[in-house]
Amino acid sequence: MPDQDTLPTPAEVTGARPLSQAVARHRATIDAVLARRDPRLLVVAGPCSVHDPAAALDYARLLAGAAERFSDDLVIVLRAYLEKPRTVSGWTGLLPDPTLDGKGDIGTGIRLGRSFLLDAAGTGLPLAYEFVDPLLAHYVADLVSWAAVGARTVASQPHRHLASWLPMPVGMKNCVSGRLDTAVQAIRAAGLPHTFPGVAADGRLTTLRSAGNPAAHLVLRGGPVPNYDAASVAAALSTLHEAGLPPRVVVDASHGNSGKDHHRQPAVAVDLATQIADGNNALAGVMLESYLSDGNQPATGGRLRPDLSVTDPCLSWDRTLPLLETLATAVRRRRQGS
Ligand SMILES: O=C[C@H](O)[C@H](O)COP(=O)(O)O
Ligand SMILES: C=C(OP(=O)(O)O)C(=O)O
Repeated sequence: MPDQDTLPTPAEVTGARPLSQAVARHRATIDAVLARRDPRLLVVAGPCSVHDPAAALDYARLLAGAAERFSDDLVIVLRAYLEKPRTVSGWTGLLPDPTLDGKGDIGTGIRLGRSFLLDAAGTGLPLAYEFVDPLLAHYVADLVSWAAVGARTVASQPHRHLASWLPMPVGMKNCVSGRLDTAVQAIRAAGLPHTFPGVAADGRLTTLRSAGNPAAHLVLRGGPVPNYDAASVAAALSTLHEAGLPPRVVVDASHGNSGKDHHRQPAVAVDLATQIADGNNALAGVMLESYLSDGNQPATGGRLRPDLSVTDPCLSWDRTLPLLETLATAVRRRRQGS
């Protein structure tokens, strides 16, 4: 095998960027929710990773139906994650490894992944994406309405620079240890202008100059101990206040907040709904790892089920829908109480 393959340029894959107006509208809506100008709740829901685009599209259609149904109270965004950060090793996602066997046909991954994103955006849903490799961002960022910098990369200067340049709200996750300070520093760093290397539309390495991202915000994802409860949310808000940052948080019901046990996500979401119904207006968003079927399967070895996560375990669609209803009811109560 040759030790390098030439990739297409971003311009060759992104073309005329057909969805730019719809994406701009989604970004503005999400920004308004995070800034609490819009009283609804942001809900980022979807699989831990997309490994089977056709099945993930089936999920997206279900979620789009729910987004329509709950649109008075929730702004629902699809987790369309095509890259996975790994603690040590494992499948790194559809973009870098579309054949799920470590061959790393990134060129095919870019085309397949982008085609999935276009189809998923065609359901009308805004898309969420974790930018793991800053180089790959240039192939997909135009379709993304909410971005995450993950717990494993939130300390990284290239990711903070990228976030300062991305034209959508970026959630900075607390790091794996559970500490908030790195994410708070990342929010401050992303808010500033930076000059850094990136990839131009024609594929050349280029100098990018960012204006700073005013919509970077904190995502509480727990650590060895959870941080979704009312006391942890209050502590996070006071940390943001001390740092001179706006009082708003998104809380991830999965990952460290559920000990990666999907059975615990409903209890976390119900606790968050109670905080919302009790009037916590700074609780601006909730993340759920949810897919067609409950649980997960190993990414390697044998035939993979299309409907089951190959990374973290997810809540089934049947168990997700009632949670969306619960969150929507909580938002109505918050509104009535305000
Ligand atoms: O969200 C997915 C995983 O939590 C993340 O990619 C890390 O997974 P790992 O600890 O299994 O490598
Ligand atoms: C990897 C993820 O989360 P975290 O960075 O919080 O572990 C994720 O949301 O897929």
